[in-house]
Amino acid sequence: MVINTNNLTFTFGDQTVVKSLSLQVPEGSIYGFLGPNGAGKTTTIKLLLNLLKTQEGSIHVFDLELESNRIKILSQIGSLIEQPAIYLHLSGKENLLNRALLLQIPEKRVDEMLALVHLQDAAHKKAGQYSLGMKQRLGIALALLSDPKLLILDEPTNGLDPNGIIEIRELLMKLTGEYKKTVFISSHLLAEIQRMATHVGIINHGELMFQGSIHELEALSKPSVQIETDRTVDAANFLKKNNIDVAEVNDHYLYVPYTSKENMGGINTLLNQNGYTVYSINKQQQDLEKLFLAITQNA
Ligand SMILES: Nc1ncnc2c1ncn2[C@@H]1O[C@H](COP(=O)(O)OP(=O)(O)OP(=O)(O)O)[C@@H](O)[C@H]1O
Repeated sequence: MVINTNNLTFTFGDQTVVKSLSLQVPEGSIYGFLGPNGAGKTTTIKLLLNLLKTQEGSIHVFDLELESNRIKILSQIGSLIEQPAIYLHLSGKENLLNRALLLQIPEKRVDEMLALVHLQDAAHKKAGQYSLGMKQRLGIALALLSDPKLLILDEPTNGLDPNGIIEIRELLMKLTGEYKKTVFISSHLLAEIQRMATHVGIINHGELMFQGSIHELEALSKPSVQIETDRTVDAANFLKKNNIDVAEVNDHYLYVPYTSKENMGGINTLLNQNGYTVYSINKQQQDLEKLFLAITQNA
């Protein structure tokens, strides 16, 4: 595991904001760290970066204990918390050159990073004139300059438009796919990271509500069958009379819980044989966003 926390607990005054958190982040994963506002994501990230001191429990990164291997570990982590630390009066390239000089990194790497985050064309523009998405990408380029093995990003898609989100997603997928990095990314919106995350941890009020692969999360969402007919409400009543469970009906569709493809075929035949025209019949996974809300609201 790249990150392994064991019963991590953190208290501000009398408020425990991180509760017995045991996170496991596999190497090469994009780990989506999800939770509503105030769930304790930023606090956890600050603990992982040793910006807050561990009070209870333990943190291992790259199989090393964090406090006693601070420099060794942190030199291999690139991070972006809240706003990227960018000089707005300097160009994107100057920002990178500045940091490269400080870290004694060859200038060549600056151009490589500009290309990687698709900022070559805006390299000489002042960062103050960048869009939010461009600033986030510059922030990620700064975090990647030292070629760290692990990237920790706190809500990097916050406030971005759909294109900005797609650009960040593609960049992070490239980083894990081609460059074999591990990415730990927090968000309060599952939909924003669902398509890139390989693993997910969901927290609420500082507690871990779910942890596993994205497939394990998807498996939790129960499938249903969406049926469109010429007379939806009638058809729903007809199915109920025939002891078929109808979960939901609206003006356009009726929904029955999915059990098997044979049953789906059976329902289709039954409707057809009784004078209903079936326009469409589709198996659907429950919207993951609904599942996420259910997980975080039942706490
Ligand atoms: N320095 C602090 N002193 C006291 N309480 C704090 C401090 N920082 C955070 N908190 C509290 O800790 C809780 C968790 O905050 P945190 O920022 O970790 O949540 P979050 O999940 O990152 O939320 P958001 O998505 O809104 O950033 C909140 O109730 C917050 O008010």
